[in-house]
Amino acid sequence: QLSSTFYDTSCPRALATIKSAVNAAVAQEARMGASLLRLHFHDCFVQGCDASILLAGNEQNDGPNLTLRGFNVIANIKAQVEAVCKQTVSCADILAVAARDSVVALGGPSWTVPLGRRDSPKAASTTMVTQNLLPPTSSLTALIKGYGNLGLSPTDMVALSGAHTIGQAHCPSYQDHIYNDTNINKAFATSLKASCPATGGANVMAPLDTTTPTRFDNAYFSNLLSQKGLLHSDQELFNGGSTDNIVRNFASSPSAFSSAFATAMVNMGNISPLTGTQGQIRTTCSAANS
Ligand code: HEM
Ligand SMILES: [Ca+2]
Ligand SMILES: [Ca+2]
Repeated sequence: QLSSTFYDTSCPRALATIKSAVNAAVAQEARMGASLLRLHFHDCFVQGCDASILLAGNEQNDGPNLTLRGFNVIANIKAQVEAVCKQTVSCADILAVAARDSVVALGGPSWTVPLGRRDSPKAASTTMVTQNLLPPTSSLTALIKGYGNLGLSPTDMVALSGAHTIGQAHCPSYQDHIYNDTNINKAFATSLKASCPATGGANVMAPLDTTTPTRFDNAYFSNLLSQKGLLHSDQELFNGGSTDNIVRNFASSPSAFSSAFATAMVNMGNISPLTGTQGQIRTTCSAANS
């Protein structure tokens, strides 16, 4: 019911405006591409792709969302889009397009983004956030179930996890994995322990993809084959379970990963959108219209 031509007559400059702003932000800081991609994920998994994550306070203060960044970039894009078409393009659609443009800017695949999502006037509860955004300590079973609850297949789950080919994680997110798990490359664990202590380390960061942290490629999957996943939940995808063969396939075939990732991003972007007369088109992404 979403349509890739949704703004073709109502705001023909929308997509080009978003793309140039994303390109500028990523040129200034490559990691911003990762941060924008993660924003769309954290939006869609909680109450659907409705820009609920952008409402100031609310979901932003819940545990899994505390390290989100890029809100200022989205606000800037929205201001530019409002300047060309007043109250026409939703914040939820801006997130979906900015995620795609970020992946492309870092060398990843492109895809056509279905559009026409509208913005929620309300954020989700803390309970909803913690139920839908699983922690990095999650097991493969929990990951498959969590994605399945949102209509995403195990293949979608593994492909989407490939987003961890870019960006950074804080030490508390991978501490347990490097100190307590045994399914980790020993030299890799040792080198991470040099900066991430066994407790604390709140300000320490490491790249999710130790090989090419600012390149959207399939190196994440090759890393898993050599037990160099940074998060426990990453290494769960290749740990003798049902998704091992999907990881092997994505590690050996960049094109298999690219097409599965594009498909999975469209599937994720289709989670419970508001359409038609539901919701609203916010004028400012951080606040519901009064
Ligand atoms: C349920 C599976 C997932 C778990 C458990 C998970 C967990 C995490 C954690 C713990 C971090 C680091 C947070 C921090 O320490 O600051 C992170 C970062 C990131 N995640 Fe995920 N994630 C998952 C799925 C996804 C998906 C589906 C995407 C996108 C499609 C994604 C994209 C990212 C990106 C790009 C970053 C880096 C952000 C930055 O550098 O600003 N993740 N994830
Ligand atoms: Ca949402
Ligand atoms: Ca990479």
